[in-house]
Amino acid sequence: MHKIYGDIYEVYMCNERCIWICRGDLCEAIYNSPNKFLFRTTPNNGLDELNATLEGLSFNRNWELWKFNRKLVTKSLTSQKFLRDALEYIQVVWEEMEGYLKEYETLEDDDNGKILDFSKWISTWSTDMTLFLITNQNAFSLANYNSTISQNSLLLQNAPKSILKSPGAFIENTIAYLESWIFFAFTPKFVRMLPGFKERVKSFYDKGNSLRRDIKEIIQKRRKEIEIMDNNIVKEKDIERMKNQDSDDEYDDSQTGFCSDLLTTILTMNANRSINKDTEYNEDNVHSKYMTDDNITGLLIEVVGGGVETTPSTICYIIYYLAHYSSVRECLLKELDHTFGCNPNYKFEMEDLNKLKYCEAIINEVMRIFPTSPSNFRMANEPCEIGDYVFPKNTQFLLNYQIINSHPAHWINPNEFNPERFLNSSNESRKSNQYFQAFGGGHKVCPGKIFAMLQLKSFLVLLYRKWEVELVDMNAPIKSYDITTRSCQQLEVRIRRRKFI
Ligand code: HEM
Repeated sequence: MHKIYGDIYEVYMCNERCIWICRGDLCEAIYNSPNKFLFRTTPNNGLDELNATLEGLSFNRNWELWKFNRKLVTKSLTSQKFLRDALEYIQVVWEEMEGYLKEYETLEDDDNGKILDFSKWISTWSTDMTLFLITNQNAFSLANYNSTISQNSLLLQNAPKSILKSPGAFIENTIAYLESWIFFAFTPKFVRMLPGFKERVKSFYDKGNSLRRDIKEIIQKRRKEIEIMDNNIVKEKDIERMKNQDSDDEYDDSQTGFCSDLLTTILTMNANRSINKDTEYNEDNVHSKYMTDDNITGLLIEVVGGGVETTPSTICYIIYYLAHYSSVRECLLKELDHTFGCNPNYKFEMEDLNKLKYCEAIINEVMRIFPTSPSNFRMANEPCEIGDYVFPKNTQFLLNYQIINSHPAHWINPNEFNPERFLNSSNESRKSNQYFQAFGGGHKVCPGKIFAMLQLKSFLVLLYRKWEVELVDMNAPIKSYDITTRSCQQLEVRIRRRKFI
């Protein structure tokens, strides 16, 4: 359509006029006027039915609540403490994953070795890490996944006890929940009641409810843990006071063992504690009360969804491109060997990752040419001017990242896979990087962007410095499915240790 109609045109989506934007500068016009584009979509009864317009971030239409949730999530996911903890925990969970991979190294499906669906491994790795970092609870989805595919039945019996009833179902339900947004938003109510659609609606409801139950249990368990810690602190405090009857010193509870994950922050917010001393959550004029469990659930589903769905799919796409571009893979290995020397078990820090410019360029180039989030929505809550056109209030816009990221106005040889274009701004294969769209922009830009880049870079280091990954079918296209994001369905690989080790 872009070839026929140009950079801006209208499409009727379920009887609603939607303006498709296919050039970066037109997109920027939207990002740069946040007050005119507060929300993602026009009022929508499908999203209302899912409760998505009353909670969380993506489709929340309660502006004050959105601002409050957004501040919480952004501060939590971008704090130095969170990112440092994340870097450490990413490596801990990788060690567990590597332990399992070593078992498969010696097994064979055919003459060439064991075939693994890597998309499943990466999802479970990312789920364990994200859930722990955001809620301080263990999902053990990696261990559970390994026990289900392993031929060792003892593993299944002895799989560690997860906070989730079924970690596999949790991942499936999260992806279904994200998919339900688009289904409900664009399938009119009367169609949703027709045979064939009715069953799909029921399945979305069942999966969504199961996901909510899981998240609520996580919240309740963490609440109990905090209460127990609280009681212990009160006791310790009393003992301390009795010891220092004459002392006027304030009791400092910053050393109490509370974690600074998002869930703990929410549960202890507005309480008389100092665990969030370095943040500003406690004082908030709009919300002087605790958040309800339902509100916390809605918010956590979205944040956990980012870790369960988008990052793992992006890793799969990177692996796919690296398998097809051996010269790019060689350059990556050179950079890794140069940075980490010959110690493949070196525990890396943030400063090490910052040195990996080529690795970062590969990630950006894959997200440019095959974006995990191929499009995005915005609604004008005021009349606005985009390009040469004036649009009335309540116009729906679709920002087409897939086209923008390959637009000849922004990129030279846009269809060529070439990470070098991200290495320096004078490189002639890139005219301008300012229109590169991977994480959105403006006031709704992805709050998990820094965390996601940390995960992506770390994963590439952990995998490629020690392992060779080979696609089972080099001729097969990427198996993906566009829901709210572009979800990887399967990535069959063989994996073995790099030869020099
Ligand atoms: C490669 C990985 C990721 C990609 C490509 C990605 C992409 C995006 C995009 C395009 C948006 C829409 C931004 C806009 O409207 O301008 C978004 C929103 C969001 N992302 Fe991400 N994301 C990723 C990882 C994550 C992670 C790891 C988290 C959380 C741990 C996360 C949490 C969110 C949330 C909560 C929103 C909604 C923000 C709002 O509406 O205010 N994302 N993401």
